[in-house]
Order: sequence, then C-alpha cells, then structure tokens
Amino acid sequence: MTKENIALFTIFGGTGDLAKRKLYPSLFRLFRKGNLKKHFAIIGTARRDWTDEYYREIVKETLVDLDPTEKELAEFCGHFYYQAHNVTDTEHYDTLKTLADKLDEDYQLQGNRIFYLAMAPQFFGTITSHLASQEIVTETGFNRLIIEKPFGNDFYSAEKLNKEIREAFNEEQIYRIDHYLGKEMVQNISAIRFGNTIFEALWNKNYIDNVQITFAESIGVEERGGYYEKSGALKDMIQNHVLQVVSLLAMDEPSVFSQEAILAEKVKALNAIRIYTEEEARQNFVRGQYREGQLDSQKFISYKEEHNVHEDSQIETFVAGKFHIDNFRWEGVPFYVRTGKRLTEKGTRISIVFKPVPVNVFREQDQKAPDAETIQSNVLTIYIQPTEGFSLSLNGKEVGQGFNLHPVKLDFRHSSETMGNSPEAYEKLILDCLNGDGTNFTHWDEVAQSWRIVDVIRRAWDKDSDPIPTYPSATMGPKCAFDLLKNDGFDWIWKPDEWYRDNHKLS
Ligand SMILES: NC(=O)C1=CN([C@@H]2O[C@H](COP(=O)(O)OP(=O)(O)OC[C@H]3O[C@@H](n4cnc5c(N)ncnc54)[C@H](OP(=O)(O)O)[C@@H]3O)[C@@H](O)[C@H]2O)C=CC1
Ligand SMILES: O=C1O[C@H](COP(=O)(O)O)[C@@H](O)[C@H](O)[C@H]1O
Repeated sequence: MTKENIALFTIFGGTGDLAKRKLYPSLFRLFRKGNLKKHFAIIGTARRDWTDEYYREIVKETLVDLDPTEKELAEFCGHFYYQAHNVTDTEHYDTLKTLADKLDEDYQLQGNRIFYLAMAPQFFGTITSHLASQEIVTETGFNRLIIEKPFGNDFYSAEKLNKEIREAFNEEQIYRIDHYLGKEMVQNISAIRFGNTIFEALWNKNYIDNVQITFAESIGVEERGGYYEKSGALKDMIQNHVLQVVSLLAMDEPSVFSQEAILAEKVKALNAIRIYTEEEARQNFVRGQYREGQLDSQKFISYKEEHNVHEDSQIETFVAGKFHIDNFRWEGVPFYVRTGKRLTEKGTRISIVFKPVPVNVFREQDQKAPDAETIQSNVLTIYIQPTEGFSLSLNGKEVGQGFNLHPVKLDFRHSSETMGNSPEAYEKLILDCLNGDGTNFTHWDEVAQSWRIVDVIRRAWDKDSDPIPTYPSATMGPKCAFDLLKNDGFDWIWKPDEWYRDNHKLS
C-alpha cells in the first residue's frame, strides 16, 4: 500500500516555467498514486497578483496531458493557495508565515515543510535567511529545501551561496536538484555495475579502453538565450549533469547502497578527476557554436541569431572533452564527454568501449579480421534517453564456411508501456525529498569539486582570442570534437550524423 506523505510545499517561483512544466504535473502524479492524499497543501508564490482561483486554473491547465478527471482536478487543485510575495520584502514573509501556519493546522501537516526554490539563484540567499529569521521553518516537523540549478556561476560564487544557505539550513536539509539523477537509466548505472559480476569485474583500466558519454540535444536555446549567454554548455551541462554521470560510472563500489556510502564514493571519484592547467584544458576540451543548418526541409537559424543572444557571441553551444581520472582503477582510460544543442538528434547515451582482444586466433581463417585490431571491440551502451535500456556488442561467427567474425548485439529496451508508467524524474526526486532520501541529489562536496574542474576550462577559453569554431545545425559538432578522439586513435561510437547523412538531406 502506498504510504501517504504529509507536507506543506511552498514553491517560490510558483508562476514560472519550471513550476508549470515540471512541478505541478509531478505533484499531480504523486497525488494520483496516493503519495499525496489529504494531508498536503501547496503555496505558490511570486510577485504577480493572482487569486487562489486563478492560480488553481493555471495549475489545472498544466495537467491537461495527464488526462485528469474533473473529480481529480477539483480535489487536487483544492490544495493549492497563492500568495503574492516579493522575496526581497521582509514584511511579505509574515503574510506567508500566517498562511503557512493556517494551512498546517487545516490540513494537519505536523510542521513538515518543503521549500522549493524554483527561482533565479540570486534570490536563494535572501529567501533562506528570511525563512529562518521570520520563523517560517518549523520546530516540530521536517524542513527541507529543494534548490534548482545553477548552483553558482563558478566555485567562489557557489561557495558564497552555499554559506548563505547553510546559515539557515544544514546540509542534510538541502536537496540540490540535478534532474538527471532522477532519470530511470541514470539510476540504472549502479544496477548494471553492481548487480552484474560480469561487468564490475571488468570495470577498470585492464579491460576498458575508453568511456564515451554523449548528451545530445536537437533543440536550440529556445527562449533561454539570456541565461545561456552567461552559462554556455560548459556550465549548463558539464558542471552538473555530465560530471554526475561520470562520477556514477567511475566510482568504486559502495559497501552498501545507502546515501552516505554512495556519496562518499562519488566524491572520491570526482576528487580523482584531474584538474587541468589552462594549457591542458585547451588540449583536452574543445567547444563550438551552432550556425545555420538544414535537416530535410527543416531550416535552423544560427545561435547568434537567437533571441537575446549577442550578434558576436562567443558562447559555446557545444563542448567535447576528455577527463583523466587519476586513480588505480582508471589510470590511462580517457572519459570522453560531449554535449551540445542543435545536434543531429536528441539522445543521451554512454558507451563503455572494452579493450580489443590481445591476439586474433582466427587470423588465418578470417579474411575480414587479419589482426587483433580489426576485431571489433565489445561495447556496452547505456541508453538514457529517449530510448531507455542497454546493449552489449559481441563478436560471433558468421554463418557458413570459414571463420569470419561478425558483431552481434544483445539488446534490451524497456517497453513503451513500462516507460509510459515510469515516474518522471521530477516526480521521483520530489518523492525522495518527501521521504528524506538525499541519494539522488547533489551534495555540496560534489558541487564544489565539479566547479573546480570546469572553472579552469572556462578560464582557459576566456583567454582565447580565436573565434569560436562553429558547426552546422543538425550535425554532431565541430571537427575538433572528432579530432579529439582521432588523435588518441579512437572514434565516437555513436554517429547519428552519419546515419542521417546517408538517409536524409543534411547540410
Ligand atoms: N525551466 C526549466 O526547464 C528549468 C529551470 N531551472 C531553474 O529553475 C529556476 C526557475 O526557472 P524558470 O521557472 O524557468 O524561470 P522563470 O523565469 O519562468 O520563473 C521565475 C519565477 O520567479 C518569480 N520571481 C522573479 N522575481 C521574483 C521576486 N523578486 N519575488 C518573487 N518572485 C519572483 C517569477 O514570477 P513573477 O514574475 O510573478 O514574480 C517566476 O515565477 C531557475 O533557477 C532555472 O535555472 C533548471 C532546470 C530547468
Ligand atoms: O538542465 C538542463 O537540461 C536540459 C536537458 O534536459 P533533458 O532532461 O531534456 O535532457 C537542457 O535543455 C537545459 O539547457 C539544461 O539547463
């Protein structure tokens, strides 16, 4: 039987994009499943002067895709309350407190409070200090703070922000969201690694040649040009989502699958990632910016032409790079990463490329593979999205005479039925927070180390006076991203652009 969770949510930024696209539908799913039942209430707050009725109508609109019944809508939306509030105005917190205390009593919420900061990070410090000083945090129940990314703009701003927040909340009360950690297949990385002897036994430099991680998006920056001009792909994706995935792949096995044990191993892995000098950063990381392009009849504008983007912008919409992990397990194994907007197709996947066999015992029989290098390496691919599952490429014998080897694939994909019913990342993470489980949130130690790693790369690029390389929209990035691997004798395993070039009009 589903356990009912009891809490008051206060959503700062309740009129914003994130709240409407992700938070309200996720809360509704939790309501539908019975994780939220009777003893919950939601205060949405922002500067706009909305009434409760208007707010509830907005919330209803965000749920259309979930096909709610009228009864469900009436019941769920009845738990929503709106409070106009400027987060910089101290007096407004008193009104907020009065409403919070009233709802606590009306719904018997036992003082359990979740504060969701779905707002620009510049407001985080002021909100948390007011929550404490105006006594909106309770003495009786739990008080938890969910914070959205970006957590700072570099190590120093993140540290300052962290200090401000920590004056009001302790680390155990802070849930820093990285929505990739709520994705089914990102969580599955640990299951694949630690639930299968055949992989964990080989998960090291003796058997793995290189690791490739791709976070590709087909969309451009859309309405977020203003934000993106300050962030770029390095801070938007590498500092958080990509490094989180690297740490899950690189960490040692935890003694038990607990929040503390996993965190300890992830932090150790992040600490082992080499922090480059600026010169090394230039050698190991490359960037690019999308220019115009075409896929079939669809034409795309360049990044520089996007709304709120400077016409001479040098901001990267694509990053590819190589991490070195300086420990016994990974010494000499490159972890290649790439991420970008306006790439050929949306897809997040990990390829673990195993070392080639040391010698080809079939060399006299197999015309196609006369030496060991020509036998294809085994590749374990973890498909994170949009398709979810994993595959393992092996070599088998071609049917018939002789002993020609040919690659075969063991392939597992979740059915659309399973995935249709699987909880969305935000839903899972909100439920984790309700349950006090911080496993899939980022700890300050991880955030801090991730900033240390990317800050050098940013500094190196900021000093570079060469114009940023560009790539045509709908391709897989600039030439330098391919050269990065080629120079090491490797190639990207996933090549959606080649497939499109053969089957579509790509220019
Ligand atoms: N949208 C997304 O998909 C994602 C967003 N994020 C992060 O989530 C956070 C919110 O993003 P998003 O929803 O897109 O941003 P929006 O700009 O859509 O929303 C910002 C919210 O803040 C409110 N607000 C602004 N200033 C004040 C103020 N002084 N006092 C009270 N409320 C204020 C706005 O309402 P009003 O104008 O009425 O005051 C609005 O509700 C950001 O940190 C972003 O980086 C992270 C990942 C994805
Ligand atoms: O955090 C972010 O993630 C999205 C990509 O998330 P996904 O779940 O759709 O893969 C990205 O578009 C955005 O720029 C970034 O801020």
